[in-house]
Amino acid sequence: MEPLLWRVLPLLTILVSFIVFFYLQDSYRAQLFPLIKLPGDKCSLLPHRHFWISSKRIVTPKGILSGSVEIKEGKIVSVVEGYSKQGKSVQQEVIDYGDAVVMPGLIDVHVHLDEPGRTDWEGFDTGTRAAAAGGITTVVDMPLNNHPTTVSKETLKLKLEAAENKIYVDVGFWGGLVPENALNTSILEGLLSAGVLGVKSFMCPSGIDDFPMTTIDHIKEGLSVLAKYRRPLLVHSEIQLDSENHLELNDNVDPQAYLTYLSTRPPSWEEAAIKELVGVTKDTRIGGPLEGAHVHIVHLSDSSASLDLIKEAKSRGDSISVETCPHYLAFSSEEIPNGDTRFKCSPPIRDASNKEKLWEAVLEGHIDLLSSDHSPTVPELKLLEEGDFLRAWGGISSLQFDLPVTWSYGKKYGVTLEQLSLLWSQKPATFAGLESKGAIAVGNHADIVVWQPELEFELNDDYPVFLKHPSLSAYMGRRLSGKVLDTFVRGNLVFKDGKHAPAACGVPILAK
Ligand SMILES: NC(=O)NC(NC(N)=O)C(=O)[O-]
Ligand SMILES: [Zn+2]
Ligand SMILES: [Zn+2]
Repeated sequence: MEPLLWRVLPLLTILVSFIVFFYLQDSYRAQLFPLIKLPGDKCSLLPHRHFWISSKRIVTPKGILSGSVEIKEGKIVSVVEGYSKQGKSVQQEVIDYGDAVVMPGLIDVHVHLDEPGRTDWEGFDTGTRAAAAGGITTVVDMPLNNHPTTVSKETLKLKLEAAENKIYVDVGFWGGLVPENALNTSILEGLLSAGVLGVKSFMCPSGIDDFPMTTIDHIKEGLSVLAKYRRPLLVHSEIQLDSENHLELNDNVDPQAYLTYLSTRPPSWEEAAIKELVGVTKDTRIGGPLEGAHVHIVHLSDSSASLDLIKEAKSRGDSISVETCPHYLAFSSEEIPNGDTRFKCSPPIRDASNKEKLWEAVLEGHIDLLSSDHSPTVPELKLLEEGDFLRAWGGISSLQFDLPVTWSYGKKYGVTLEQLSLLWSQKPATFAGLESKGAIAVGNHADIVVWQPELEFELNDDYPVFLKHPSLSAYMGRRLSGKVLDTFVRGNLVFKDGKHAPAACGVPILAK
């Protein structure tokens, strides 16, 4: 009897410890066996792969509910109504956020990350850290101002190589439509086959030498290729009307006055471009020769005639959509200080009544989605000292503040949490073809922002801003409400209380 027991005992011990090991949940395992590295350890500030988050305000496509979201291996596996009903067994980790809002992470489809080639302007590392800190879980990168621009499969490859191990959130890529690839469909097809989510073009000079503008004829060529791939064309919709661009040549104007710059880019430029575009989008209707193609107007500023043209085209059944940006909703030309070139962008920020109408259009659903158009440069090119609006680089620096800005300025117009989530997550996901993103729903990626809408903060020098050049942002010095607490990307806690996860585990998103 005794010899047999001695032989079986070691085996039994091993068996029992295996059972105990696998029975215990991740959290306990991590605590009990700190030397065992869980996969993806450094990607997350949490050791768990299976956990619950609960809150009294979870924004879902079915409304705001009080309950819990179960996350397993990066995905949302259940959404349970009834606060504190989560976590069937005690071993499961539950993060209780109380009345902080749990919302789908923001998807910012218009971001200039500028890498490779202009990492002194922004970059994958700084840009995506700023995104994570702002509750933005996916960004779609613009094909300029990186150098070279993303206009072929070869230049997309350079983007992908540059992004490796540097992205803290998921990143998709827009390609560029330029005369060269519009007139040579094999280059354009190569770029689309390599995985860009769609392409972007300018109807006026872009300010970047290797990103020349396209005419409406180039755009038509491009759309016939895009129709096959069912991917969108994004257009910077301004056409330079020379007759109205006389001010720049006039010596008597004051280049430090914002109104000088404003009058060089009137709403008629936007209207002229959109008029040409809606002349083409009629063919995108079902049964039309360009069925499958889609035109998206980026950064709309003019809320009058230009918006009316888009509304008409939509009501005819054209495949067209439009975005606007936080700066057009937060600021108005009247309040831009003399020489403060942080506010320079194109199309320009217009007057207060334009802003009011833009908010109206956002809340009535005529504007499909919001994006930052985060487009920084180096402080020297912003000419902050000289304050010359005509010569300064145009572009707003804002990525990290998407959520608090639109919430802070939108509250007085009555914007709701559900509307924010539609405009910043659900609609952008559909637009960019991101199937498993954009909503807190079973099966989706666990891309989540946790934030406190009532919490106010001041964007002062002590505030942790992760943009490469915080001083370029026109939001610095403002008091905002809506503080981002935690950000999850595919279940990884990538940002918490001002701190990022040690490793950059964002994933490049390529269209198939
Ligand atoms: N080259 C740019 O980044 N341009 C950007 N500049 C702005 N918006 O002022 C843009 O999106 O047009
Ligand atoms: Zn643009
Ligand atoms: Zn842009």
